[in-house]
Amino acid sequence: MKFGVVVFPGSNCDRDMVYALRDGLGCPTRLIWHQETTLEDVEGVVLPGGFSYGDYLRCGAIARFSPIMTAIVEHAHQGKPVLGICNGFQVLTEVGLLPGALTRNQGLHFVCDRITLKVDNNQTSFTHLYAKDQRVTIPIAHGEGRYYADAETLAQIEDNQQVLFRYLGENPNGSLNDIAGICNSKGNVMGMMPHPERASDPILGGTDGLTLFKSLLESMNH
Ligand SMILES: NC(=O)CC[C@H](N)C(=O)O
Repeated sequence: MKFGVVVFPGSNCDRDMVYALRDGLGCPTRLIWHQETTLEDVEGVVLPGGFSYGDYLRCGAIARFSPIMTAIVEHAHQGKPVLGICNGFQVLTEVGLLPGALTRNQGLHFVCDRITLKVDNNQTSFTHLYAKDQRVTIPIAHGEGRYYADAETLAQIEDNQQVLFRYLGENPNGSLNDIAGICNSKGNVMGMMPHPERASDPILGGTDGLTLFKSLLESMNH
């Protein structure tokens, strides 16, 4: 089982992600430069957080045209796991692998905090090691994290149990339905604004995020 972490120009959470997967999880992990075109040697793909292409136009709007994205779309269509964190989530919505969009935070400020989430659906490969409705503490750091989808799409993802995490307490960005993380209808592509890799080692103040990676690894090994 090997992970690949994609590096776009401006990614800044790629090495933290490698640390979480390689040191926290014990999985072989390599960085994938965005100009690469194949994913042959990796089974799990992670798009990390950061400021790809300086967030020009919209966060993720340029990165989604990077050469590696064709292989990632193919990987996802084959039912293999793709995880996007923060900027990675934004890229996945821009490329159409996840529904909806991440728009400018309601307060128009970049928010950087440690917040509480609720695990809404623990029946997915990304969340099965959490308890249903478990409260988890995970850091956030974003300027465009306000989840938006049209009414029909929103109803569809709610009916389909595609909302995996919701903000508990104060909604930090104005996301519809307090949505912090979702998956696609097949359940193999997931994106979330909070940063589980920043909650993957006790030295960082918590390990609630590591459970997500453990869930994924366990489901991939079965
Ligand atoms: N930490 C991140 O990935 C930030 C994502 C993006 N640059 C934003 O500000 O919304």
